[in-house]
Amino acid sequence: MAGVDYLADERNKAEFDVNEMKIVWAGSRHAFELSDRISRLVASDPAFRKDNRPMLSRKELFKNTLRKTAHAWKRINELRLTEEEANKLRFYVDEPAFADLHWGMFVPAIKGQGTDEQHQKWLPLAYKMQIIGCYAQTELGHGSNVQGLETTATFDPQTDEFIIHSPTLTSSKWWPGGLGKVSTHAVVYARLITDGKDHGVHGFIVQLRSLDDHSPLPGIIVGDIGMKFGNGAYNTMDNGVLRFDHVRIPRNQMLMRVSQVTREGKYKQSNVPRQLVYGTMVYVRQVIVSDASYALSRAVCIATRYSCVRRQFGSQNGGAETQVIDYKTQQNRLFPLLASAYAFRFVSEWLKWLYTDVMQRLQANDFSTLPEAHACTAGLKSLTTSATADGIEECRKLCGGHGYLCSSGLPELFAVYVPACTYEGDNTVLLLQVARFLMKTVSQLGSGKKPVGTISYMEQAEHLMKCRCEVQRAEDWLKPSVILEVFEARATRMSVACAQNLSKFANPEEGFSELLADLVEAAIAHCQLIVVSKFIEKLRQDIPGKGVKQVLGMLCNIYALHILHKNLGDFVSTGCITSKQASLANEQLRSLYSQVRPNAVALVDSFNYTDHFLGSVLGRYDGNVYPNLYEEAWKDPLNDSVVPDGYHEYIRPILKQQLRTARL
Ligand SMILES: CCCCCCCCCCCCCCCCCC(=O)SCCNC(=O)CCNC(=O)[C@H](O)C(C)(C)COP(=O)(O)OP(=O)(O)OC[C@H]1O[C@@H](n2cnc3c(N)ncnc32)[C@H](O)[C@@H]1OP(=O)(O)O
Ligand SMILES: Cc1cc2nc3c(=O)[nH]c(=O)nc-3n(C[C@H](O)[C@H](O)[C@H](O)COP(=O)(O)OP(=O)(O)OC[C@H]3O[C@@H](n4cnc5c(N)ncnc54)[C@H](O)[C@@H]3O)c2cc1C
Repeated sequence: MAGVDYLADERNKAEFDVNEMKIVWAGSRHAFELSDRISRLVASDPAFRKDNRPMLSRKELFKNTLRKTAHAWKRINELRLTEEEANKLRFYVDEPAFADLHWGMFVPAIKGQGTDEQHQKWLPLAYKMQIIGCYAQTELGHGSNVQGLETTATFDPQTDEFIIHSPTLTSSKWWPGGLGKVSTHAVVYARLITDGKDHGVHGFIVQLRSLDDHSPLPGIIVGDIGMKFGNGAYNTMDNGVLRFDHVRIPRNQMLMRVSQVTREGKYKQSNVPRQLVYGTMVYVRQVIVSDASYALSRAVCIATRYSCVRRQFGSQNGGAETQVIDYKTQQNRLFPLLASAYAFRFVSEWLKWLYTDVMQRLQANDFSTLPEAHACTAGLKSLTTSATADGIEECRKLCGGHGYLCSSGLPELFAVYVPACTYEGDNTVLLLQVARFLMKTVSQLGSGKKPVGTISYMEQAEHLMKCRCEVQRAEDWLKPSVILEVFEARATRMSVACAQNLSKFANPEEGFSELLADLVEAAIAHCQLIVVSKFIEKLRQDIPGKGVKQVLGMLCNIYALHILHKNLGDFVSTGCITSKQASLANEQLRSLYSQVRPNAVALVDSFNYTDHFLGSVLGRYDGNVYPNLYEEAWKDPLNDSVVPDGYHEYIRPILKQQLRTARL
């Protein structure tokens, strides 16, 4: 029945002001209003329809993406959208496309690594999309090891040009999004060679295709790398392969903010750290943390609403069966994910602030916070994307069999999302960067160099190494100071234990290699502490709205206690808590699940997602799942005819043969 809200009872149970929570989730009233307006604009435009994606062939899918991206660009210009609005529009169109890399990596790479003159030349062209760019770093042979890239950029002083060349098969650029079929330009990372000397990897702006007919320029071989995981899904993106055969570019197309090559071929370094060449990755990792909270919240929204609609067992005297959300097992799987979505949202807001702060400092030649920014973006990218990828899959299972249908929206969300664990830095490789940062910090303890920012807890290392958790009753676990101290103690003890074990090796690099698995665990402990502490910090702020702060407090405790429960080995073996305190934490967790239960649907409504964006029959706002699931099935092209294509060739002969056999 149209217009009936099957989840109305659930919504009536809410103990907090949903409209105020929507503002907290969005980040501000302005962000909420903007997001609300743009999401409705996208949802109401038939050109942005996306429910047919799984049915399309790769070619149709890709062309469809080109059409949508062109339409989005047209609307952005017609409506004169601001950069913030345009980003939101692309976000709600919800289809990975070359434009993500153009705006998300090509433009930031030029901004971050280019000089003022380079900005003046290239940015206006890129802003108007008169050129379309991608970020060509990864090669067939090397992705994680950026210093191992093989493409060369050799300076020719005769002509004042660089010669870009792919010397081996493994030096072929491989993976860059938008490269395969669309980009006219790329920021290419290559080894800079002047006068026979290799100066390591630098960025260069290289034109790939003609601006007249889109054909590759001489010396360039370029194409798509082929079909990826899942139908539809990330196959809207033209991840590409690229080879150079002595392609010449003018000297001023090397991005020269960090280092320069003079007309005479002299290599000079600016007064800025070499790591700024990696700056675009720091930027995108920060964006990816924010994206994790959105992807996880989508899956959680679908699973929560559907868990309220779905009933199994427990009917008494012919009454309704139990809503599956009322099973403690369902809550134990779902509510920590709901809490994680909020936790990641808040930590991503903080990370955005950190990134902005670092950028402002860089402008003033203050590079002191760069290592911490790198460790935080790398670590949180790793932690949140791994948890989100696992969380989406868990949400699929929480929806039982129907979760496996494409119309649930979950298979496609999973397929689009999982590469986030790999792109922009493999998650294990990134955790090892955090571990290096931690080991450096521990080694400097007592040297007079104060640990600052997210690592400042290590200043209390002496106390944290020996403190005992004071929890005696389950309610004691609700104290933020108790949770913080336990997480700080665990992170410190794990890092210090690694450092002590490392010191047993004569060769530190050999020790590091041997202890990789422990180092990753220590890095995870540190990153989980950051997420918990930023949630607690958020709750210290003034949060208006009836019941909003209280329910967020429940989610914060669920996030922390669930992490504690899942990592009991760490907490108990490092002596941070006793097994008795562990079981009290579990008791508290169960009680928190009961408290969150009536608020569950309102908490996912607070994400303010349109049905278009969710793209899920199971997650529909009105909860009217069954008739729509039924209707959706009939839309499948297989149901276009009652007797399937192929019946006469393949089914009938078998049936006839069986008939003959039966007669014998
Ligand atoms: C896109 C947004 C669009 C918005 C719209 C939609 C939203 C959706 C979300 C986005 C979707 C994105 C689509 C997909 C994009 C994928 C793009 C890619 O994968 S692109 C390809 C991505 N590829 C990868 O991610 C490759 C991963 N690999 C790497 O990043 C590096 O090779 C490495 C870090 C692992 C090693 O580095 P290496 O130099 O060999 O060796 P060392 O370890 O010895 O480090 C030396 C020193 O440097 C320091 N430092 C290091 N990094 C940084 C940094 N970033 N900064 C500062 N510092 C840094 C380090 O701490 C150390 O310091 P110290 O101790 O000496 O003081
Ligand atoms: C969908 C998608 C989009 C992408 N888009 C782009 C793009 O636009 N531009 C671009 O340049 N690149 C892009 N990439 C490439 C991406 O950045 C790399 O794939 C990523 O950095 C991982 O590198 P790799 O493939 O070399 O993995 P590998 O390093 O080969 O990883 C293989 C395994 O080895 C392990 N490993 C590697 N090194 C270590 C180590 N030191 N210690 C312990 N374990 C290690 C890893 O944990 C992993 O398990 C994209 C990739 C994907 C999947």
